[in-house]
Amino acid sequence: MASNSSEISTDKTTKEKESVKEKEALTGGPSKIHRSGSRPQLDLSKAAIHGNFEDRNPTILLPNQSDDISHLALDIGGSLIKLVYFSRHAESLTDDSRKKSLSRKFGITNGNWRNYPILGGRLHFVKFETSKLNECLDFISSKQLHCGGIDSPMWRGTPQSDNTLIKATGGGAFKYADVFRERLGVSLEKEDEMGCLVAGANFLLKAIRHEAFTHMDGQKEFIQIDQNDLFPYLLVNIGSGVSIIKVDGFGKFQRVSGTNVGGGTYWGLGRLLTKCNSFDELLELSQKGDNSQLDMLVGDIYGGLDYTKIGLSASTIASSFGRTISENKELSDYRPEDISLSLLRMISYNIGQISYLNALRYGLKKIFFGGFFIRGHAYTMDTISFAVNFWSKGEAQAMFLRHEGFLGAVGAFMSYEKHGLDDLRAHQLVERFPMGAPIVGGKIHGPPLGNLNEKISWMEKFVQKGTEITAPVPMASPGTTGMGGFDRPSARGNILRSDASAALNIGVLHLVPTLEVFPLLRNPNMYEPNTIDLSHSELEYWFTVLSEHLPDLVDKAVASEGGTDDAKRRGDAFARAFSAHLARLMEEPAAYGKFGLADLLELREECLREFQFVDAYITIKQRENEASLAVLPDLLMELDSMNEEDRLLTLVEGVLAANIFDWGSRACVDLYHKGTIIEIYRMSRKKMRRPWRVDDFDTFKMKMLTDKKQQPYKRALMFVDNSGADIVLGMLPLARELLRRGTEVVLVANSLPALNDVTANEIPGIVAEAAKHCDTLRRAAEAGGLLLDAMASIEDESKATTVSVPLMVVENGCGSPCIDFRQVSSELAEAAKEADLIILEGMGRALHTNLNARFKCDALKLAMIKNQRLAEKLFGGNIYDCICRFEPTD
Ligand SMILES: Nc1ncnc2c1ncn2[C@@H]1O[C@H](COP(=O)(O)OP(=O)(O)O)[C@@H](O)[C@H]1O
Ligand SMILES: CC(C)(COP(=O)(O)O)[C@@H](O)C(=O)NCCC(=O)O
Ligand SMILES: [Mn+2]
Repeated sequence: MASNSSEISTDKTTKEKESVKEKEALTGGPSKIHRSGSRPQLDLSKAAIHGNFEDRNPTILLPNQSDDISHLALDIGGSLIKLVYFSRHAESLTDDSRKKSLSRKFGITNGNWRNYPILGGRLHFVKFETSKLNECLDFISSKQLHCGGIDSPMWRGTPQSDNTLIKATGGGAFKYADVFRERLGVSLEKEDEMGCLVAGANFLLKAIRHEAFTHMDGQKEFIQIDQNDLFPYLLVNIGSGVSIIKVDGFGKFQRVSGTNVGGGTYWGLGRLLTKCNSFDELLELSQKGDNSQLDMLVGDIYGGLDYTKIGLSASTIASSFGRTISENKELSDYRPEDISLSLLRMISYNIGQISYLNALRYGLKKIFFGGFFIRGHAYTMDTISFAVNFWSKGEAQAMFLRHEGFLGAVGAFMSYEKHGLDDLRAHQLVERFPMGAPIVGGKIHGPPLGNLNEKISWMEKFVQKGTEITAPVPMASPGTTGMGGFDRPSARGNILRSDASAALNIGVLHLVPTLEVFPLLRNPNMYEPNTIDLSHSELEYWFTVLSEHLPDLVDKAVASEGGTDDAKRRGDAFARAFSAHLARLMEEPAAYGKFGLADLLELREECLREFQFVDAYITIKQRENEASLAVLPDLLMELDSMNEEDRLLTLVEGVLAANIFDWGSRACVDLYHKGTIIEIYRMSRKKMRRPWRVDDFDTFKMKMLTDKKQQPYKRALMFVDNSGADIVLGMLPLARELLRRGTEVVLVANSLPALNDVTANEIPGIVAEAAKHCDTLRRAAEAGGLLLDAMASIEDESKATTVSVPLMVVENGCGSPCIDFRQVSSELAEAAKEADLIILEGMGRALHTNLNARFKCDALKLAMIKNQRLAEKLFGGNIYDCICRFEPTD
């Protein structure tokens, strides 16, 4: 290709764009999200056109634009340093005519995230021991986190000055200010610690869907926070010491109490008494301990009896460590395990009690506990919950936060002005759990590295340490004995999950400003995407299914990248990483928050992406597209020879039959070894027998065919599923029928590949091929701007739209075989506004998710069930049964 390079003037264009955006903001125009005044701008200096200068949309190189803009906030506590940092990769400037014609059609602007300094990136959470400040400084320095403070010149693309300000809270912000200045050349801007804790907690409770949970008898239960009923609450932060804060609103709070007996006390006393070398070692010891060896129990005083009159059982602790006074023993006579447990219980109970008393004092029912003392430790949480529940007689509730120790750091991050985070909503946040991580001082810390080799070597270490990561989480249920006491934790699960696997506890938060709640959901607050609750026996079944599928998936993924050594290494690493995720979830299903089958299937795709597999099924998809396109003309001819009733039935049948091409289903993959694509398709069609397992076809037909003059629907959103026969011989012919009846059709497809699902980017090419055999599709695709490059009438949209209703394509915002309607792309949300029919196709989108979803318009759910267990469970049916569920609004 001819290449050209020349300087271009960009200043004026930028200003013009800004003024349009300014106006849009004032008039409530296309940029829908509130914008902030201080925003990053692209560094356009030395911008040059790259590629053919004659191109309508040439690639523009921005040599001075930093690829990865980051910034950072710190909470430097007495025990731990917590970092929250943001990273963003520059948006690639792509030549996407589909998107351009869409924005003309729907009037949406693309990429309005540029209005927000923070949005459109990732928030990472990392911690270090304060005593190892150097490791922390090395980490910041190696990732250049100190170069990108929000007010830093980097945001504006000018060279860096010496005075970068980094927001910091906690005592260390004062104590270590000089070290930061000397080592990194940055100034720490101090933020009030209590203010940060509150700001962090309020933000997390508002923006993250399943941030808070209760923990009783070893069971986590996520709490749906009612934003209108959050305040007042009590926030108890258990760090080195304990702060107790009454929170009345955003920025409204009062530190009402505290105690010096906190996490530092447990760790400090525990270290002295047991000679442990690390906090985790101490905590792990407690899991094998028996506190009755040191504690004086009610039973010790009452000769083994309960003190029933005041409601105390024999096993209730009457006096922590009290038993040691009557025994003539030395410290060395006690087991460190027992000491650790006595200590843990003493401190947890005490904090629970003081918290309850403060809740009582202010009439508060909700108590949220944060701070790293909790460390996601089941027994600690159960002890605190038990204490609150016991003393309040069930009136007050103890809740915990997934980002427990990061409240202050998040709050410090929030204190950057104009970051745009205030308006962030749960649907704009996606949490991911990457496995790749840099190693600092032998420890593994959260975020992924860009460099794959480092990632693989990390993976190798990870596998060596695998036993730690896949070891059972302590689920010791503290079964109460009577009214006030706990038995010692059961021996089960006596290995504490290593701190090294902290990355598998809280993930990286992706901030995606373009995600929206699907506007046609009838009841968004009640919407739950997953059909099956994974928390019970289902879990094991689906884990086995995915584990068994893994070797085949790795084969496909490696083959998709030419089977090189590098691809093999990545394939291996992917398999190990995904297996580790499965093991982690198996031991603790709620480890990553509330987790359904859709999340599990998405995790697999994310994991492939993390190991840089772009599209594992690309070759299969192309082969199936070609084969299907070759038989399309015959199918269309056959359809055109039918009367309209038969045709509609054949079309729906065709969608169901073609849904058999599913490379995610074990049964189907076995089938593919037995015949060619066309043979399987024919066999599948032949087997179609009505009534289907769910068969609402007649109602749908009535709606479509009753009044011939009237257009049945104005706009249909067709959520397509797989490549090949599924789209070419199933959904496209059905789309053609709707177009003929005057219905605008929007094909909704994945933004990113998942299994053999067709993506939005691939559809214009498929449609262009199909359009060669069909005038209806060609005119509609032209009208919808899909054939801009292939056909004429490039800029003349008015001419095109008079010829036909348009066929359009939008991306759904997902990279998964399922769809969560709480988080869809803004272009889909925009297209949905005029839609009066939704067609959901495939097992992932119509059965695993959304089978129970109700919409504001008519919905048709079409799928072939390609799994025996699912067929039995959902419909009392069999594998290869078909579902045609029509849900009209009237
Ligand atoms: N790896 C660890 N090293 C030291 N303390 C830890 C560790 N993990 C959890 N903790 C506990 O967390 C406490 C610190 O909690 P944190 O919320 O970070 O408070 P601070 O801001 O005072 O450092 C420690 O006193 C200890 O009880
Ligand atoms: C991942 C899938 C939901 C994709 O199905 P589709 O949406 O393509 O119909 C499906 O392949 C699936 O549930 N597979 C796992 C079950 C099995 O192998 O039987
Ligand atoms: Mn699929």
